Amino acid sequence: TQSTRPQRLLGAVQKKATRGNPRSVIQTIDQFCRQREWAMNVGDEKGCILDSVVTETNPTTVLELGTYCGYSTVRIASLLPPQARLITLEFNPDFARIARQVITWAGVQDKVELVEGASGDLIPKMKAQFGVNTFDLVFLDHWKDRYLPDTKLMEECGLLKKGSILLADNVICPGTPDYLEYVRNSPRYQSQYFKSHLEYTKVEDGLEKSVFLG
Ligand SMILES: O=C(NCCc1nnc(-c2ccc3[nH]cnc3c2)[nH]1)c1cc(-c2ccc(F)cc2)cc(O)c1O
Ligand SMILES: [Mg+2]
Repeated sequence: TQSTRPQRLLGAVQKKATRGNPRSVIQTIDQFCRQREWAMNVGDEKGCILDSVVTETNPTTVLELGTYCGYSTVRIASLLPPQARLITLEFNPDFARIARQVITWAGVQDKVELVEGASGDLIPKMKAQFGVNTFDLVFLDHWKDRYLPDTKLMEECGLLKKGSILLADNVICPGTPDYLEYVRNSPRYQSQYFKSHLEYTKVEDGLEKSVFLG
């Protein structure tokens, strides 16, 4: 039977990346996507912006919405201090199966909890079921029409505190117009746009960083 793109991406990681070395896993995936097949990872250009936001936030508790193959999961986890943890939500079981193997190959599995299910169902369970108080950083990279409802849901569930950072991928391409309008006009957020490009292309895209003001 035909392999899927995530399966071929995992194959490249297991063939070329050094076990336990997150940077080599990231490099291998970026090379695969540039030289073999495009895939919807945040990529190396936007990935550098993600790295700088993670390091300046120095988060203890991180939520990622949309794991896909685990590229940004590995990128974020490799920058976290030892006791910090990253919860990543993935809806698609085939993506989740691949992501678990990429995360383990990179050796960051002890900092990561991958949960399968819909963000709308799982976010209200974060406190009771996952022992979360509030998130210091949320990376939004899932379905683009879920960014706004899930942000409102996180507010309602008390998962954001004064100073919590939301970092959203793809605010230009594919685009999240309702989310952008909300975070840029709400008095409860201070927003900043980081202009970049759609992963592995020359198409404009960018990340929106929004600080929750409480
Ligand atoms: O769709 C994207 N990303 C979303 C995947 C996903 N992976 N997981 C989910 C999920 C959806 C509900 C969920 N509920 C709970 N977890 C969930 C996870 N969604 C995406 C698409 C593009 C893209 C750009 C230009 C094109 F021509 C084609 C494509 C670029 C990107 O950087 C993306 O992130
Ligand atoms: Mg994305």
